[in-house]
Amino acid sequence: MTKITEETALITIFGGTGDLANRKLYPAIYRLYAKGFLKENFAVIGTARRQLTDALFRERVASSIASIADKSHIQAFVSHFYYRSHDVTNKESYKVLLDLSNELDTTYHLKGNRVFFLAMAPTFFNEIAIRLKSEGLVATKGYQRLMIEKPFGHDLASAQELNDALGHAFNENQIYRIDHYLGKEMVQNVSAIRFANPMIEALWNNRHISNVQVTLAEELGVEERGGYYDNSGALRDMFQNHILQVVSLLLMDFPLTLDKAEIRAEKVRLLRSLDVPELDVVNNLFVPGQYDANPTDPQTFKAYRSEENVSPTSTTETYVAGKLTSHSDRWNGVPIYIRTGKRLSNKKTNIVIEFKNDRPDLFDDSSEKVANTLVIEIAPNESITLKLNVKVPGLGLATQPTQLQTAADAVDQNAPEAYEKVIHDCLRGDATYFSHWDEVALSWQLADRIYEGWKLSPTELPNYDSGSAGPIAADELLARDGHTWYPLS
Ligand SMILES: NC(=O)C1=CN([C@@H]2O[C@H](COP(=O)(O)OP(=O)(O)OC[C@H]3O[C@@H](n4cnc5c(N)ncnc54)[C@H](OP(=O)(O)O)[C@@H]3O)[C@@H](O)[C@H]2O)C=CC1
Ligand SMILES: O=C1O[C@H](COP(=O)(O)O)[C@@H](O)[C@H](O)[C@H]1O
Repeated sequence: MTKITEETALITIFGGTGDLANRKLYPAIYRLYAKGFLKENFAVIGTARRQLTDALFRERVASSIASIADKSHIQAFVSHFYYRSHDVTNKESYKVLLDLSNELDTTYHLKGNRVFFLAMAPTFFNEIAIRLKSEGLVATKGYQRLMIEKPFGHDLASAQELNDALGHAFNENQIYRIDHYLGKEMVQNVSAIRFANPMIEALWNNRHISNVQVTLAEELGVEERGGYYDNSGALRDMFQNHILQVVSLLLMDFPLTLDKAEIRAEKVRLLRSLDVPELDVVNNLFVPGQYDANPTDPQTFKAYRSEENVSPTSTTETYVAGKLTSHSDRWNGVPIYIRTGKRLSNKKTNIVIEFKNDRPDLFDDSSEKVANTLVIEIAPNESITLKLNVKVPGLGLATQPTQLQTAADAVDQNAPEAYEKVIHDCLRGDATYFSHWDEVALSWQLADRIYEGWKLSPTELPNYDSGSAGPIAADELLARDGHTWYPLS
């Protein structure tokens, strides 16, 4: 059980009228309030360009939490919310925010603790950070922390530029780069599965593991985000951040403690150990894909190039599969396969660890055997499965596969739990489950190299049908090593 400690802070949300704020942030703040992590000593300022009074803003917040809130708490909760119309590109309006922040600091006894949440398009991040400093919003006696959404840059150069701009106002310890995968229950469970189970940790190396697979498959297409996605693609949208974060947590060395500095150091060491491929082998190791219309239902499942706000000649990848390798002592020789894509046959987010079998087979010829496999399912269900072989009951010495599985709890895709966790962690100053700059930079270095390699010899797209398991080339990638993907369904 988490000990309930009351947090004291002013939370300023830039983009306070936007989709993220309404769907995720206000419900997450409400849950922290309902659980007692926020009580009297907190206030929230929402800010965006449109004109709203405090009263109207409070009504919007109340409606965003209506389905989860205890009705008798709503008015008391929303009374902590304030709104100021503010164009982030206008220097003058930061003065209005400064005055209100100082006033609320006194009214609610906030000790000068400030969290700034940038829930806006990334093009504004640099300017906001610079103005927060120049207009005095970060000059308080308490703590000042910045929560920032993805994408963190478009490539290494733009990420570096953004990081430098943020550095004008915040040091690395004050920047909380959100990767919502790190807030997922089963991703956080990876550390417990490994480090609380010596039996598993003893096998966690190239002597015993044959291959590792990380799958972030989506059934959905780009929905109404075609404009953003067509400038991004699967490598930037999912690989550079979520996949590499999961891989680094999964394969890092045993940390001295679970302290954020130790975990970060081990994650960075793991990312550094990943081989950055030579340009001429990128295409052998990383497969781009783009979905085409589903041949049996092309109206419902149209081609990516026919999606709204997507160029009809787009070469943006909606899928990527790849083989990562590490030159660390622990992982040298173990292929780490990753894949992510949109419009695949079904939603499946999992980690699969297949163990080696180099022992002679002592059992009857009629035996059926399965490779010992550990499957950590993150979505659509949360579960852990271990595949084993056991004796067929009765006479003879034949084996058959079986599995040990924890209860498979369905994940509520709309639950704001991940944001509740990340906001709570930020309020208590725990940056363990956020991305550190060194991790971001190393991840971009790898992603940039893959793009460069793809550009040199482009793959013909589209190359998989909407609703399928992805491009054939992704299956061939594993077949060359004598492996197969763990089934998506
Ligand atoms: N929505 C989601 O589920 C997720 C979003 N994200 C990220 O979160 C961020 C926000 O996304 P989302 O909420 O969907 O975006 P929206 O477009 O819904 O919201 C953008 C917000 O920014 C405000 N805004 C725009 N221009 C200005 C300006 N010049 N000055 C002040 N305010 C401005 C808008 O209000 P107004 O028009 O009134 O100014 C609005 O409140 C993005 O970085 C996105 O990538 C990440 C993961 C999930
Ligand atoms: O960050 C993103 O993640 C979602 C998938 O997240 P999940 O929690 O539903 O697995 C993806 O759809 C989106 O394109 C990407 O920006």
